[in-house]
Amino acid sequence: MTDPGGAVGSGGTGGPALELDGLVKEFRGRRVVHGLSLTVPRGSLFGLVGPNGAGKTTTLSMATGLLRPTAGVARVLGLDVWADPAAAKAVMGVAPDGMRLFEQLSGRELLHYVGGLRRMPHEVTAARAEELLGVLDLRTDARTVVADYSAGMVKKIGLAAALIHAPRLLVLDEPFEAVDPVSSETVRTILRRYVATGGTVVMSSHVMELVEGLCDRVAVVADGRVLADDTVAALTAGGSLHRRFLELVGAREGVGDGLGWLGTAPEP
Ligand SMILES: Nc1ncnc2c1ncn2[C@@H]1O[C@H](COP(=O)(O)OP(=O)(O)OP(=O)(O)O)[C@@H](O)[C@H]1O
Repeated sequence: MTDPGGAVGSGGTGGPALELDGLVKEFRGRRVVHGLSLTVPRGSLFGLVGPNGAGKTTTLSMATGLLRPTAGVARVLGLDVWADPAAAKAVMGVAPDGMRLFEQLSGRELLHYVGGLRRMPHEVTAARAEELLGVLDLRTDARTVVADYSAGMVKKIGLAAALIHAPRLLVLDEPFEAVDPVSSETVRTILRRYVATGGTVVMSSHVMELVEGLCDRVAVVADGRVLADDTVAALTAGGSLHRRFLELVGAREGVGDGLGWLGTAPEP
């Protein structure tokens, strides 16, 4: 049940914010996610990490109703994402990687459009849009079309669009990619505040230091499987997440003595 313009109704029983149960994805017969299960407790700031091609984006897409699983179930606040997509999507805010935004709208128009889609009262949308544009340092570019935004600005307006309806669960794919250090600090503050007021965040990232400093729980995935899923403190056990990640995923052979030809082009 939604409360237009206000925080969205709990939609569940007090169980986990997100539950993935045996998710499988095959692309043309090739399995890339292998029966993946994860539980994200309410109120957590949950990091999803893994090497390139591990299946993070595919998993988050299945979890948020963007990509139909071959098998398995995704539940948001107890709502089955694929059986009851409208209810599940009402309680979620999603900023996928490479999200297609309506690029010919300005940043401000985009937020108003999203508020309309979410059936929020116009004055609530307008007030929240101005506040989000302000804290994310986008107000001077509020009238610029999104097509002319830099990569970091696109990330920030995508985050604003995901937040405007005050969702219970926020799912972000690489939210800090291309975002400058000042804005990155702002985004961190927003996410911490969001969690402190009862929200739950699931975010993927390749930046181990960032996940370690921001998240309270982390899951490491590789080859479409969960290798570890624990609190950051338990997983790192006094060491760094970077080191633990390399131990779990297996450091590659590396460059060794190869690539000796680099930089050998003749001087002009
Ligand atoms: N639409 C698609 N068709 C075919 N294969 C796909 C498709 N989307 C993803 N894959 C494959 O699924 C696997 C997982 O990809 P995914 O994008 O989920 O990984 P990721 O963990 O998000 O990687 P990265 O860290 O590089 O973003 C990869 O092998 C990829 O090639």
